[in-house]
Amino acid sequence: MEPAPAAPGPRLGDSRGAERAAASSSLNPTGAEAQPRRRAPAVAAVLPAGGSGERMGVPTPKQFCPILERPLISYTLQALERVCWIKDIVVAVTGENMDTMKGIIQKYQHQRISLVEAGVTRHRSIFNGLKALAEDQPDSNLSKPEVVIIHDAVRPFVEEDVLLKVVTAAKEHGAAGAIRPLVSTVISPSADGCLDHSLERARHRASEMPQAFLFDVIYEAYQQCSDYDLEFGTECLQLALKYGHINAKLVEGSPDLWKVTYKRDLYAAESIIKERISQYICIVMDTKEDENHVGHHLEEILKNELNHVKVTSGALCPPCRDLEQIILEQCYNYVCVNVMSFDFEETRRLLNMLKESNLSVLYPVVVISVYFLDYKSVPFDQKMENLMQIRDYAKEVKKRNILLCGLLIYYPQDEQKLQASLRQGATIIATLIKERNSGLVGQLLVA
Ligand SMILES: Nc1ccn([C@@H]2O[C@H](COP(=O)(O)OP(=O)(O)OP(=O)(O)O)[C@@H](O)[C@H]2O)c(=O)n1
Ligand SMILES: O=P(O)(O)OC[C@@H](O)[C@@H](O)[C@@H](O)CO
Repeated sequence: MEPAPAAPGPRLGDSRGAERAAASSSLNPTGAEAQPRRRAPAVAAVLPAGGSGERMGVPTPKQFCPILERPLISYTLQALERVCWIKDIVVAVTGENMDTMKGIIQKYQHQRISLVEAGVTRHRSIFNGLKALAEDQPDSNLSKPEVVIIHDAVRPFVEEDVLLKVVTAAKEHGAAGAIRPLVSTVISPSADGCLDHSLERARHRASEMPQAFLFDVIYEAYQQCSDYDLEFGTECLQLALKYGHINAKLVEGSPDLWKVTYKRDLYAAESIIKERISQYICIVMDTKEDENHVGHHLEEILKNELNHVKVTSGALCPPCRDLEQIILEQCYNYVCVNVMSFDFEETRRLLNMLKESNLSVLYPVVVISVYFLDYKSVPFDQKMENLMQIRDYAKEVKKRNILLCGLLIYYPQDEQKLQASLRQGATIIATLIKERNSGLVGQLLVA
């Protein structure tokens, strides 16, 4: 199970992380410390985001293509911002996309971001980012870092551990980069379009991102770069080798480091994000104390049906500390349970808590207002009107990226029938959370 949007892991910035990073780079084979502990390096990141995304085949440059109605680049920025020891993040975007980028930074409250003009090639964009860090520019609060991370803006799934690894390795070797096993064999065609030779796949790797460099190493390499390299090159590690005579340290990366290039990559990225934010569900009920509350039965069935998903319960009783804590833990899925009631008040209170928390700024929050009703014996009359208000309220909270819908679950006296409708209800709830389909907003489903 991939981590949900979580708090940062080991840190380079604080004493523990700095010592661990310094120590790990100075460890000798015996694991004993070979050198005195060194201070943590100042680290900045450069994100090339000036491409046009031709291979994506859509008018919008892929770094601005939406995933769950949020631009792809915002996920990458969030991933880097989660790392507290990266002090500056420099993003290279084209002049025509500068306002778009500024709007994204403002809307999603991104921090530590500086923008520079992109170049006509990826290497030139990266070079512009490095220049912004190198030169003391009058209106810039950027300072030259000891180590610089270079990471494509279209690789959103970068975790702190691989960043720590490449930075630690770069501090020791001068350059480092993430690699992955090749999926396909690399072949070399002859001039007449036939196979000339193939490379032994096991002895080769794919160069991915993030990469990290001692700043002076990569900056001097770019300054010496030929126009051909700047125009046609695709590999920063090669520049460090060619111009800095440094053999970068290669670090095995995780499968999720891939670059969003084709449309299928966007679908894959959306599936991964949906899966990650569906890992935590909270059953909200007016009280938790009553063990026989049907909400607890629903909680147990969801736990049994959904592997690796954390299901908890929270009460709306004021002042409600545990629900506030659950929101703070970034739970993006809430099932508000009403028993033999058409009342909408509980759901309304939950929605107000969610709106005040700003939890839905980064990811859509799913709220399912569940009504346990013995609707085969309780006549539907004007009370049904109460439930229909869900449609209007759902339209309102959708503007805050909260996806609200209703679910009637049959609540018979017969225990066996109740278990069957609970299972049906749990299946519908799991699907709503997993799919996060905004087309179902305001609908009232029946289990
Ligand atoms: N002149 C350029 C070209 C690319 N990039 C960035 O470099 C990263 C990786 O490049 P790539 O996947 O090739 O992006 P595009 O060039 O946009 O894609 P395509 O080749 O399909 O047009 C992307 O974040 C892209 O925005 C950049 O900053 N400046
Ligand atoms: O070549 P493209 O511009 O598609 O993407 C750049 C990639 O080549 C690059 O990110 C990795 O291979 C690591 O250098």
